[in-house]
Amino acid sequence: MIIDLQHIIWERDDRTILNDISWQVEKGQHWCLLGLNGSGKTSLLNMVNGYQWPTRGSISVLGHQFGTYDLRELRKEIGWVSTSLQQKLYGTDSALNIVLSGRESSIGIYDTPSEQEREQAYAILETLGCERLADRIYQTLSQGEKQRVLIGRALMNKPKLLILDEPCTGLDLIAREHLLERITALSEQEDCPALIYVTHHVEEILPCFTHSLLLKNGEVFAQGRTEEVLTAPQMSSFFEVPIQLDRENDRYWLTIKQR
Ligand SMILES: Nc1ncnc2c1ncn2[C@@H]1O[C@H](COP(=O)(O)OP(=O)(O)OP(=O)(O)O)[C@@H](O)[C@H]1O
Repeated sequence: MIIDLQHIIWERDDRTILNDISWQVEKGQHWCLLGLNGSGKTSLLNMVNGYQWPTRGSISVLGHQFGTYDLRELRKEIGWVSTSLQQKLYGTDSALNIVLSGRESSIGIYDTPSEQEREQAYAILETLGCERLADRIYQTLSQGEKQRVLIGRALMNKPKLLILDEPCTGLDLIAREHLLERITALSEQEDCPALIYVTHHVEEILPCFTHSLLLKNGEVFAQGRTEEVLTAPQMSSFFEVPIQLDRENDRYWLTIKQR
């Protein structure tokens, strides 16, 4: 089992932010996490990474029960890509060094990487279709290129779980499709980690995302196989507006119906 959350409740300042969340991610599954602003997605992922502790409930990630395992060790097995990371990195590092910094999940690199590590980082950039960026200065890259390099950084540790937190934010249509193509390619690799993909946009839900979780006001609104969760009636009630949901080329497209 990759993630096993049982009846998670998280209370903060007299508010229940997460309410009775049970969620199991099994090996071989890739999940999409959808929810409006403030629905609790980040809070939930903070629980999975052990950055927040639930008020009640139990958490086990990658087979390790929280409370009995060193979370620092666990975090080495989890990759987390979010745009907030971008501000923390040294923008003057090369793309290759940013990927290499994933070895220790550090900001910058503090020792000389071995030739084997450099080759591994380069191979990761190749997988992500950006080997030509290896020597480029990170801050001169486009947003789409930066996101790919950040995914590369997360892959450097060979994580078993990779969280992609709104990776397409700020990308234009073409850059978004390029990134999504790379995520599909990654999902097809034999050693691909379990993917958790956070988004506000159903059109980003690629066929590789076998399962989806809809969070609403800190509660699970629906979860299960993506094709069963993403239906027009369910999405209409989730967003509280009449929704038309189309499926074309194995992707979902959502429009708000005119009343
Ligand atoms: N440390 C905290 N203390 C108090 N309230 C918090 C804390 N962290 C989150 N919250 C509140 O919990 C709710 C859920 O926040 P969270 O960031 O998990 O939502 P989200 O679904 O990730 O939103 P977004 O899509 O905007 O990123 C929000 O109302 C937020 O203000």
